[in-house]
Amino acid sequence: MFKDNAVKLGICPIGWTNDDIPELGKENTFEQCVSEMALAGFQGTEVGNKYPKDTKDLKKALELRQMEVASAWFSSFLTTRPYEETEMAFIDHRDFLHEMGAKVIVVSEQGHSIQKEDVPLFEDKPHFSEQEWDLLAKGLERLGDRAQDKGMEIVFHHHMGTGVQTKEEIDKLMQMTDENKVSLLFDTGHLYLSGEDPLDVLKLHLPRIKHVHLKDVRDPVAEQVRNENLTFLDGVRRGMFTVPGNGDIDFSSVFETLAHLDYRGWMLVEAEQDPAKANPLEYAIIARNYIREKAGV
Ligand SMILES: O=C1C[C@@H](O)[C@H](O)[C@@H](O)C1=O
Ligand SMILES: [Co+2]
Repeated sequence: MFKDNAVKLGICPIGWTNDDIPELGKENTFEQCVSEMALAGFQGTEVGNKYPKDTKDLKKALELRQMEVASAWFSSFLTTRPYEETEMAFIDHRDFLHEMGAKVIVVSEQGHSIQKEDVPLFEDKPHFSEQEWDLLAKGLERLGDRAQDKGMEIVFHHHMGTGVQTKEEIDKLMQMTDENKVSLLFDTGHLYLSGEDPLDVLKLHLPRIKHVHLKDVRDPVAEQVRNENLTFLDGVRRGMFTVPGNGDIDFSSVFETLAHLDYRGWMLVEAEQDPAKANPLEYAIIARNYIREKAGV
């Protein structure tokens, strides 16, 4: 399986408090969230809206729990807004993550995204024009340069309901961008939900994969979302996603392939669901035990 110290394990705050749907987990505090992450046996986290904005406060809270920041999400609008607007926001985000000791920056293109829109997820995903593909690829390379100014890298997050969702779209983006400037985030849940075999993406792009989100999918809920023309956020509320080992993805082959291809970096459990229905500590422990059993870490 994985070589010693090849991977670090983390968990994202989205199972405690959901930044896309703030009413999910509004009762859960930052301190509860990070304490339970540490208690369940995770050493890292991404950054949620309830986390302290001041890096000193955040460092102290995490150091007390022997945890660190792996990365944090950044929304780019390279296909719909002037590049400079995205870069300005990106620099602040990069500097915050750099100060926190993170090495990679998660970037998702939100131009034309329907991720938070009231439209059917499986019907209305956006498709970029050739001009938009060009804006995206060139803009990402420039953001990659800005990340490298601080010794960091960008990892692009393919995502349901965006212009980079399918394997074909990921392949195109990887072909259009310089491998030294734009790396890839591998999110099992988004690929599976889109109808892809996550292993196909893994095998083709592993050298560029520098960050991993472990998200499982409940097939029966995904079917409802498809058949009833529900939105992405409706799906989340109904429990479309869950922690690894609790849904329908075969993670054994994902872990085997990652280990076989010598993946190095973070693997973060990321399972947005209603914390009132899925107790976040309980599900964090389910995920931690499952990963220990299947991945040996
Ligand atoms: O990485 C992610 C961050 C969330 O905000 C997003 O909606 C989720 O699905 C995801 O994969
Ligand atoms: Co993700």
